[in-house]
Amino acid sequence: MQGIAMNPAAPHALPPAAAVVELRRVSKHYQLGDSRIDALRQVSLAIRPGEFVAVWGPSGSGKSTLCNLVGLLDAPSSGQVLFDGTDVATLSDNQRSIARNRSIGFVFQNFNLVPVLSALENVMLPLQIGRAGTRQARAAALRRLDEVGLSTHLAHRPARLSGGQQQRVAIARALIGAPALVVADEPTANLDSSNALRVIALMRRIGHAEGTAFVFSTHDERLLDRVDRRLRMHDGVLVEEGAAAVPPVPAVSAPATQVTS
Ligand SMILES: Nc1ncnc2c1ncn2[C@@H]1O[C@H](COP(=O)(O)OP(=O)(O)OP(=O)(O)O)[C@@H](O)[C@H]1O
Repeated sequence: MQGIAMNPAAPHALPPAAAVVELRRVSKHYQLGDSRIDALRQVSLAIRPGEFVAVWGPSGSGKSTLCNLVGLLDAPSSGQVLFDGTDVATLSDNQRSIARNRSIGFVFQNFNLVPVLSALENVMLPLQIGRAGTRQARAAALRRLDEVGLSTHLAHRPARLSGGQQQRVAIARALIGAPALVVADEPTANLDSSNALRVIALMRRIGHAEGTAFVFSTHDERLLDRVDRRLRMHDGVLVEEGAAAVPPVPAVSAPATQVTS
């Protein structure tokens, strides 16, 4: 098995109910000297294609830990994480990296753009690291920057962009490889409320249009009526799972992932 690969040629390969990522009774502990911190306790959930999901709760409740596990950035202390139906624990480090690079995009609180690169170059970067040709990477990046409303800012370096614009570049970058899932840890924490709402609306629109699942963490309860599903965390426990007021828009086409062998 070489890992989990996107399969854009077969957009309907996943049945509608199949989970992109699933956690089964997942716990995560940290040992700090003599004391054990239970960052996540027995969390079970499934994220489906095109779902727009907020993880919320107070500081220290386990939101980032949950995002790291959903994004295959970290491994659980116990329980199972399944990505596209494959138990991630059965993958080698290399296979897990391949799955992550091909199928998951990330958006960060601090945008994490490369300061010396233009907006266009930042968005092209993941494809170029993945050895795509420059022409292909440029065409995909132009399309993504158009999608996030930044076609007029292609040559701008991050320092010449507002926070909201930088986060939209970061969203374009996260989407460049057509991932099945985007994980965003506090994507609006450094934005004012109008930019926060704009970024959330943008992610939701793209996720629903392309069947990309989004999981983002937030402290901001004002964003919670903009999501399909809310996961409320408290002391490492998933205490409430609720549908939001806005009904989910069905995905037009769900990008498929498959395990290649
Ligand atoms: N690498 C680590 N080593 C030790 N403890 C950790 C580590 N990462 C997180 N923790 C602890 O695990 C618990 C959950 O942390 P986590 O960062 O997931 O919470 P959070 O809800 O994202 O918090 P915040 O909103 O402040 O970012 C906290 O008690 C935190 O101190």
